[in-house]
Amino acid sequence: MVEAAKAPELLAPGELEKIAPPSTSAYFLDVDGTLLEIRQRPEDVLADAKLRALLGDIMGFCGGAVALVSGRAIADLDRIFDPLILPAAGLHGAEIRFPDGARTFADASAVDDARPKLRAFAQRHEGLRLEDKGATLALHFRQRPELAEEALAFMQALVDRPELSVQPGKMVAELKQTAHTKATGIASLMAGAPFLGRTPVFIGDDLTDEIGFGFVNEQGGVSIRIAAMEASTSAQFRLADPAQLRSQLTALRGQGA
Ligand SMILES: O=P(O)(O)OC[C@H]1O[C@H](O[C@H]2O[C@H](CO)[C@@H](O)[C@H](O)[C@H]2O)[C@H](O)[C@@H](O)[C@@H]1O
Repeated sequence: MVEAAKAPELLAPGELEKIAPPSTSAYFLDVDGTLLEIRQRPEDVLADAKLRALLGDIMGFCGGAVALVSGRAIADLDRIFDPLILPAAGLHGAEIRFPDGARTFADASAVDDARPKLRAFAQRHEGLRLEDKGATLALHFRQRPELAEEALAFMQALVDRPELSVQPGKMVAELKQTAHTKATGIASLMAGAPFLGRTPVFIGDDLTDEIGFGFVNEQGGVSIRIAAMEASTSAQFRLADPAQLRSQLTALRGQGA
């Protein structure tokens, strides 16, 4: 087991290609706050053509071993990266799209009881927003940060069995099935080609990514947290923001070209 350093080491420019070369790595990439900057509303997020081209290029010279690992639904990832279609673990690992297009889908009924209660709570508080993703429910409080504590407590009270849990994130709390995580999502993809046999590299920015960092650390992989300042994390390395990540990914092109 690879122990993560207590304070993640800030990657030097171009260091990603040294610690995670495309010839041997499988890249698992979180989306919001990692590949793309955080925006006011989820629907404001869109990948630009340069990023899409960059990811397509990296796919090309690492044998296709690139996947998105996100709290978003895979359908939403496809909207963001259109027309690029990537292997993906969506909804915090609850749904998977494998490289051959095969899919696993989440059981949406797990949050059915909570849905109307959460919807009513959001309606009672102007500025709160419920993002209904089917198998997970995200309550956004970016417009009303002062309601964070109340929103989290309300969500926690909806957890009436161990199979459900609340995943806190950036100005959001999500009700999800406990069994699905970013670690299970990465593990499912790593079990088959072209990921199998490569070294997993997971890059994320949020609390939901920590379990993924732990998993790749155990696998002898590379974990990188996007954080402007030193954060408490299991990740071995750090980059300040999505722009720094983009520079590192761009440098990978040199290796593959
Ligand atoms: O796992 P990720 O790819 O990082 O997705 C996590 C959540 O991202 C989205 O919400 C976050 O980003 C929004 C747009 O930048 C922002 O407005 C919001 O405050 C953030 O929490 C998305 O809406 C969620 O469904 C994802 O789970």
